[in-house]
Amino acid sequence: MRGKSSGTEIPPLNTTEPIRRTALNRVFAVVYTCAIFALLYHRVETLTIRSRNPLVLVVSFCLLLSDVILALMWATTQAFRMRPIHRREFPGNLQKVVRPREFPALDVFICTADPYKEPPLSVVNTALSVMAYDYPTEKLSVYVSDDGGSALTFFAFMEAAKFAAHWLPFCRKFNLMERNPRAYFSSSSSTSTHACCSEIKMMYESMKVKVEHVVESGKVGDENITGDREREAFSKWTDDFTRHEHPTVIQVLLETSKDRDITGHFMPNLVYVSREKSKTSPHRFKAGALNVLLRVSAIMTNAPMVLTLDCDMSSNDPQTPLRVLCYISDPATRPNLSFVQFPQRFRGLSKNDIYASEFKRLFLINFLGMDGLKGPNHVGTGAFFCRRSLFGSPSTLISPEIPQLHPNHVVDKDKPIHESPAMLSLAHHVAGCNYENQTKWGSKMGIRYGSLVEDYYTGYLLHCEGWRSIFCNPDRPAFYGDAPTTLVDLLNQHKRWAIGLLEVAFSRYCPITFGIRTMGLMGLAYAHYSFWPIWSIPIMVYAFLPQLALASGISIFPKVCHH
Ligand SMILES: O=c1ccn([C@@H]2O[C@H](COP(=O)(O)OP(=O)(O)O[C@H]3O[C@H](CO)[C@@H](O)[C@H](O)[C@H]3O)[C@@H](O)[C@H]2O)c(=O)[nH]1
Ligand SMILES: [Mn+2]
Repeated sequence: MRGKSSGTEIPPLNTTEPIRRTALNRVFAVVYTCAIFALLYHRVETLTIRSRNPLVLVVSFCLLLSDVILALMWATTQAFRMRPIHRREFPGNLQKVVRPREFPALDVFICTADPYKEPPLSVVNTALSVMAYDYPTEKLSVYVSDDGGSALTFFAFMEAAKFAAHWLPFCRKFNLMERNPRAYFSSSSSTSTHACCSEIKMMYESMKVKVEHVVESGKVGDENITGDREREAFSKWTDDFTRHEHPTVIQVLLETSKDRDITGHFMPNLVYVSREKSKTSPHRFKAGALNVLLRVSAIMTNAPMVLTLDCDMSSNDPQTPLRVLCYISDPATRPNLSFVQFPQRFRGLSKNDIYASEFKRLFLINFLGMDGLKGPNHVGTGAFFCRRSLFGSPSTLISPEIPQLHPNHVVDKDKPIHESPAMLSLAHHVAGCNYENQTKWGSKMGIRYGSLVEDYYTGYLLHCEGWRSIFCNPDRPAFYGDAPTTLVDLLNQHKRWAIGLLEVAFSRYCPITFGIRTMGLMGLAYAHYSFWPIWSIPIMVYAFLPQLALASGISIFPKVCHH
């Protein structure tokens, strides 16, 4: 095949291939630039020379402004067109290069924030889909952050931990591709072959009924609690426990060193975390939640690889971590690698989706272009991070306040979490709402604060620091998520994004100035996003102005006789 292999080893783990016809694109860009200048010249001319009528002046000014914005946005898109590349990875070759024993450990972070907007059963399905990854189980830990601080979500996970003991061996035995139980049972493959399928389906249904019943009734009744351990866990939810004001809750639901599935095989770690909340301290939304998980996981497992997932985004391919290893274990792609980003794909979008919720340009097309520069931006979910990259630039490591949080700190595996009260109490301490005061968390370390789109902002600052990222887009989508389904949800989401992006555009790290100065074309690509909300200006102008101008007899296009 064309393209160069990026490893010295034989066989290759991944290849990179520039997309053809990029040269044509560049020629086109030059021609188009000339056309844009001609248009702007015409607008300025109309504004300064031709008109004395104030109405014409206003119209011409609006058009000039719109065209300048459109020209700016077009110029920024050129960053995506200059060096697009395609990558492929070969997980089949991995075992010839690295032994499974040497695979790095993986911590998965799943964020949820509200049991009514994000049904606990869906969150549980997401968690089960990654717990069933084709990856050495003893190296896998799943951390769930519950910003809703909800006993309902916790109950769902308690049930999920029991169900997992059956589900994981079932996936392994039949080598399922679809390891999200809900997706599996609603697909046709579940109805056919496997004899024990109906048994496991019944277990799933019974878990589903229990969880949904508890969510509907709004509380976990006594009848749902079995045993003292569970009672003790729920005792944290006292009467003055609210989602905005409560102590930290950390519960280790499954532990590799002691829990086994029904076939006697290891289980991955499963840890429920609801960080401390107080009305008087800022909670920083998802960025705050992720930083807490970074610290809690550092104390318990400190895996060098971290996957961040939104609760609605579940795994669709159990081999995904192996694809990531194809980049992380390759000496050619490993240096300065901060994260491997998978595109966001959505389940169940109709072909006629009028809201364009697929975001093809955002998640697929532009990513190819950025991958040829310093790599795709981070989109909050479906990204495998190297933990080290969240602690300072490639050349200067920033040491956290306590040694246990250091990315190189080795956790004592001989001492299981349940036998180590010191470890648990330290984990509670670092999940406290005042823990970050006077530290570098959110400014130089971890996920960065300062924008509502923490994912975009963090990825941007990492690239500025000198890290790079990689776009991985296998044929079988690695993750599937849910897109907003109502217009109100969609508008709210876009409003949030617009505010967050403008926060970056008008910060001192503005991509047009700081970004382009530090990383050239890549800064231009980031500018395209941070200024994305100003598209609304030309769209409004062109939606209304031509009609108004026509109605008042003003001509907005040049007459042929003028030239
Ligand atoms: O205080 C909060 C608020 C949100 N979340 C979680 O953050 C995720 C994303 O929130 P959502 O409301 O679904 O936002 P979207 O706009 O759909 O998400 C996109 O945009 C976000 C902001 O840029 C990114 O964080 C997401 O990864 C990206 O999918 C969800 O899992 C939430 O549970 C929290 O953990 N704590
Ligand atoms: Mn979402």
